[in-house]
Formats: sequence, structure tokens, C-alpha cells
Amino acid sequence: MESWPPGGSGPAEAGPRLRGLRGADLAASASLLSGAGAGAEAGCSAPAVAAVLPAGGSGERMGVPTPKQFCPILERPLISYTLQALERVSWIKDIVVAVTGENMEAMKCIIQRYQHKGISLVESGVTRHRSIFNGLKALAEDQPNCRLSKPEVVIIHDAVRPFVEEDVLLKVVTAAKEHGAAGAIRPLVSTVISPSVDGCLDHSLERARHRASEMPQAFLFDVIYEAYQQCSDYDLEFGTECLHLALKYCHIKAKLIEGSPDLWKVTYKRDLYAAESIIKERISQQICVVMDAKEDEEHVGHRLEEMLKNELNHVKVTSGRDLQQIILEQCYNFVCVNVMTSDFEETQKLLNMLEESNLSILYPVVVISVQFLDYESVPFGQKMENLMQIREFAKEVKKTNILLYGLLVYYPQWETGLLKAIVDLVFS
Ligand SMILES: Nc1ccn([C@@H]2O[C@H](COP(=O)(O)OP(=O)(O)OP(=O)(O)O)[C@@H](O)[C@H]2O)c(=O)n1
Ligand SMILES: O=P(O)(O)OC[C@@H](O)[C@@H](O)[C@@H](O)CO
Repeated sequence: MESWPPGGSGPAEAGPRLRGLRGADLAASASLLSGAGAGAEAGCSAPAVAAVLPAGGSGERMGVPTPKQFCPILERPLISYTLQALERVSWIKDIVVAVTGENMEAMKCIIQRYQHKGISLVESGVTRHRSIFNGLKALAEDQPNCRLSKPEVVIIHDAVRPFVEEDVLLKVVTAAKEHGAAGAIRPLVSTVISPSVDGCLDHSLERARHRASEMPQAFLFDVIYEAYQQCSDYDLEFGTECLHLALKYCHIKAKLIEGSPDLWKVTYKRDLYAAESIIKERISQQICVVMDAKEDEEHVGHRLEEMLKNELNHVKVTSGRDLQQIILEQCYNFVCVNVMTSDFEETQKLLNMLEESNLSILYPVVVISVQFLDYESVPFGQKMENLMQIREFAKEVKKTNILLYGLLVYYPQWETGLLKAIVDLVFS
């Protein structure tokens, strides 16, 4: 087995112990893995990294007809969030997803609808290990019609673990380069016990000395592929631990990496609710106040922005001076304040930009359109027309996952304390 970076010493002792990155800064590793940075310029070849996502299960413990990987969260299938998390990592070149034959078309539709890139599909097996093995076969160059290039390191990650971040992926890949295998672990929440045949306690494990095995895991491809090729039918049928296969069949002791609490696997229905709450919390971390007269410092939008900053802790409130930039930063919540015109001109402009940006493909975008109409100068008929107009807008943009809410504020010029009333109304 080659050492990495090039020029390092070869295997120092018997057995497949490899030398690799030692203590390298994870940021440096990331740049190296993505083929950028000093290491790459110095001629260190970034190892090719691919991922295999087993997604062929039936989700029995979820207790619903739809396999849990296809269950919707905010109207998007769970597996799409996991794909999004992995395809955001620039140094993962190929993602192989193992799904059942009957779900193949549904999976293709998900890939197309949510514009996932670099995804290859293989048929899953009757067990998770068999699904993973099928994914590895697609990457091995010794298979007919193999069009994927064999990676040096392969990540294995359950399709129902959507909250995986680049840092833990980097850690397991870097550790797998050095040790041959690596996997994320978490402290046990409950104590593990061993029951006797008569259903009584035989013994319990000391919780502090044990950990839960989670995902992602990473392996030198040759290690895990060899392990699966040697694997017994019993292990393929009943096994649940890839790290165990590397140890049993290749004598590789995986490096264990402490993972974050969000690495948990969606298994029961409660996990779907928890996942939805986490996603909602993450996308509600920024609000952009858009106004139709940015330069006017007295514009009620600036006062609204200041009040929101005071009222909403932990939420980034910005004003939409450069809407394109705001949209690129993936803000999903907008308050659009129309003062100067009576036909929602600013809201329409924002909606057009949002639709052109495809931002709402992955998460719903919320737009609260606030319009001020002077009580005396706007005839009642137009007030009602405005109400109907925003309703028609809302119906139209809902088709592109944009949730539009309208707030019309009729106020006499002399009204004071108006802004507090708005904030209380909008955010109550
Ligand atoms: N034959 C199988 C069984 C499971 N998996 C996948 O392995 C991951 C973790 O397995 P698990 O949580 O057990 O999923 P299910 O088997 O679907 O759940 P259950 O045991 O409740 O039926 C899931 O992404 C699942 O889709 C797979 O690819 N092929
Ligand atoms: O056992 P299940 O099929 O529910 O899920 C697979 C899990 O066991 C697995 O993801 C981790 O324990 C790490 O191996």
C-alpha cells in the first residue's frame, strides 16, 4: 500500500499499517483533499474519496408505509438532505446510493428535482451489509460496466443520517488514510446490558467504557472491499458493523473519532420530528429586511430592522442592500417593506429574484410582504384590491416552495408607536 504524502516511509511494521497524515491540520487536509492548497502544489496527490450511502431499507421501526429515507421533512425526502450534506463537500468525488429496484425511479426523480450532482445508483441488497457491498462493487474497477473510478478512501454513511458536517467527514477520512479504517462514535445514552436465556439480567457493561458506533465511517477502499469479499454469509445477513468486518477479515483496528450529537440515525417517527425541528431551527437563523427606499434612513424598514435585532436573539438580521448577495448567502426568511408604492413593487421584485435563484428548491422560503397605505389617501376599493392581489401572488409562488404572507397596514400619517404594533403583530 502506498504511503501518503509521497516521500513518507513505507509500512513500518508487519501488517497493513500505513503511514499518512500525522497531526496534520484538518484545514490543510481539507485543502489537500480538494486538490487545492500548498500540499497539492507541492505535488502531494489528494486521495480520491467516494461515498457509499445504503438506502435500501424498509424502515419497519418507523411504522409507516414509506421507507423512512423517502419520508418528507418540510416536503422534501429525508435522503435529499443527506445527499445535500455530502455533495457540499467538494473533495467527495462520487456518491453511490444503494436503493431497491422498486425505488430506483423515485430516487432518480429526487436527484433530478433537487438538482443533486455526482450521484450514482446501484441496486440495494436484502441486508444493509449487502447494500453496502453492492455500492463498493460499483466503485471497484474489477466489475463489468464499471464507469466509476476506484477511490483510495471510501466513506460509508447511512442515507438516514442527514446531519453530517464536513469536519467529521474529514476526520474519518484522514484517520482512515493512516489506520485503514475509522468511524464516528458517541457516548452511550443508556447502559448496555446482556440478558440471560431466562430473560433476566446476566451482566451489564460499564457505560463509561463503551461507546455507540455511529456514521460516517471511512476505509481504505482495498481494506473494506477485501473485507466484504471475505465476509461470511452470516455476517452479510446479520451484521450491523462495518468496522467489525475490517477487523475480522483484514485485522485493521479502526480509529475511533468522537462525533457530534447530530450524527444520530433517523429510526423512529420521533426522529423525523426531531430532524424537522433541527432543520427549521437552522434555516431560521437569518432574516433579511428588504425595503423600497434603502437610502432613506428614516424608512420604517430600518426601524423594523433595529427592533428585530433587539427582539430576536441568535438571529442574524440584515437589510437587503445587495439582494443577490443575501440570496447567495442562503437566507430563507424575508420581510419586504413597501412604503413608496401601492402595488407591492418591491415584493414582486424580490419574488422574481427568489424564483430565478432556485433558492427554494431545497428549503421553503418565507416572505412577509408589509405594505403601508395612508388611511386618507387610498380609496377603500384599492385597499381590498391589494388584499386580493397578495393572495393571488401567494398561490402562484407556493408552487415554487415560497410561502408568501401579506400584511397591509392602513395608518393615518399622525399615528405613533406604529412600528411596535407591526413587530408585535408580525412576530407574535
Ligand atoms: N437492506 C437494507 C437495509 C437497510 N439499508 C439502509 O441502511 C441504513 C441504516 O439501516 P436501518 O436504520 O436499519 O434502516 P432500515 O433497515 O430501513 O430500518 P428498519 O430496521 O427499522 O427496517 C438505512 O439508510 C437503510 O436504508 C439498506 O441500504 N439496505
Ligand atoms: O443497525 P441498523 O441497521 O439499525 O443501522 C445500522 C447501524 O448499526 C450502523 O449505522 C451504526 O451502528 C454504525 O455501524
